[in-house]
Amino acid sequence: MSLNQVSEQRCFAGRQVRFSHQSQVLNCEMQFSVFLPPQAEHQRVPALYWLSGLTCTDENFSAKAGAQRVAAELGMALVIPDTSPRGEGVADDPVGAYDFGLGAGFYVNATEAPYARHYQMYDYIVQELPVLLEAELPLTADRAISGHSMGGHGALVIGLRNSNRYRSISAFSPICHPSDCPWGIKALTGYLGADRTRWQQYDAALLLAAQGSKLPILVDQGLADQFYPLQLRTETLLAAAEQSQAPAEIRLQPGYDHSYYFIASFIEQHLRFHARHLGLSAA
Ligand SMILES: N[C@@H](CCC(=O)N[C@@H](CS)C(=O)NCC(=O)O)C(=O)O
Repeated sequence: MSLNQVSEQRCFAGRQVRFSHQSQVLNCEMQFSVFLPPQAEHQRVPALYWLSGLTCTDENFSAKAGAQRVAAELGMALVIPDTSPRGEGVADDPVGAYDFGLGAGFYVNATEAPYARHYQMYDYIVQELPVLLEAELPLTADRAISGHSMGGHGALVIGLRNSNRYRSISAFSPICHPSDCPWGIKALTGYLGADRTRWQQYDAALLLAAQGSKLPILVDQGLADQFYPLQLRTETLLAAAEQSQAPAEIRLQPGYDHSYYFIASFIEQHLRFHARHLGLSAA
C-alpha cells in the first residue's frame, strides 16, 4: 500500500478519509481526501474528482460543501486532491501572493523554471491519482470531474481533453478563459512562459470553441460573485458552447457569490447530474 492514512471519520455511514503519499509526478509528498460511500464496503463505486480553487487544500470541499449526504445516497466516491505541490522545497510565488505557486497550481504541467520541477498538476490529476486510487481503494474506472473557480477551470480543461476518461464535467464559478483574465495571465505566464500558443491547451473557452464537447457539461455561476466578470469571463464559455453546439448547460444564478455557500446550495444538483451519466440508478 503506497497510501498512508492520516485520518478517518464516519460520515453518513461512509468514510471520510485523508491520505498522504509520495507523488512521483509532483516529486513531493501530497495529501488528498476521499469520501467512500457505504456501498464501497462491499463493491467498487465510481468517483467524482473535485478540484478546488485558489488558496484551498483538500479540506475546504470536505468540510464546507456538504456533499457527503447525497454521495452516500448515490453510492459515489468523492476524490478531493490538493491544489498544488507542497513542501519546503517547492517554489512559491516570489512575494507569496495567493494566486500563484502554493495553493494555486492551476492544474497545468509547468514548463518554466523553477516551477517545472514540481508543478505537474495536470498529469497528477489525469494520470497518477486514478492509477493509484483504483489500485488501492474500492473504485471503478468510471469517473466524473468537477471543481470550483481555478478548479472549475481544471475540471473543464481536463474533461474536455480527456473525454475517454470521464463521463461528465461540471463546474462552479470556473475561470473560463484564463488566457484573458488577470489570474490566468499571471499563472500561465509563470508556469508556461510568454508564448500564448502554449496556453491554448489550458483554456476552456478556446478548447470548447475549437472542438466542442463529447461530454455533458453543467456550469453554475453566481451573479453576485465578486470575481465575475473580471476573472471568470463566463460569457466566453457561453459563446463557445453556442458556437460549438456543445451539450452544455451554463446557469447564471442571481444573488449567489463566490463562496462555499454557493457550492453547498447547488452541489446536490451537480452530484445527481454526474450520477445520471455514471449510470447510478438512484440518481
Ligand atoms: N483569498 C482570495 C480569494 C480566494 C478565494 O476566494 N478562494 C476560493 C477559491 S477561488 C476559495 O474556495 N477559498 C476557500 C474557501 O472559501 O474555503 C482573496 O482574498 O481575494
